[in-house]
Amino acid sequence: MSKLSEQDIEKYLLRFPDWTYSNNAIHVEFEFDNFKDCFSAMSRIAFECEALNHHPNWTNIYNTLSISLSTHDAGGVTKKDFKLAEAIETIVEVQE
Ligand SMILES: C[C@H](O)[C@H](O)[C@H]1CNC2=NC(N)=NC(=O)C2=N1
Repeated sequence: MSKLSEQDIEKYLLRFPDWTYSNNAIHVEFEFDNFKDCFSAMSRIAFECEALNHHPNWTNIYNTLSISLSTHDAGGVTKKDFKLAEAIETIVEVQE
């Protein structure tokens, strides 16, 4: 899958207001009520990643989850990243 142009990325990002683009990846940070809710979301996201065979770089500190998505093989952002971003948004929206 080929890397999207910055122009295409900006266009996609209009549908993802919480996400930003920098350093060849898209990024988001979520804050939950507590660690349990955060880790529960991470578990749900993990199943989706396996289903899509696409995986995030992420960091969890207590109730915050920071996620960066890029396609390593392409060296940048592809449609796969936006597909996973969409799944993540659905999971987090349902849970919040
Ligand atoms: C073999 C397998 O398809 C690859 O290693 C996949 C797995 N998950 C991946 N995840 C991400 N984010 N980028 C990749 O290039 C990637 N490649």
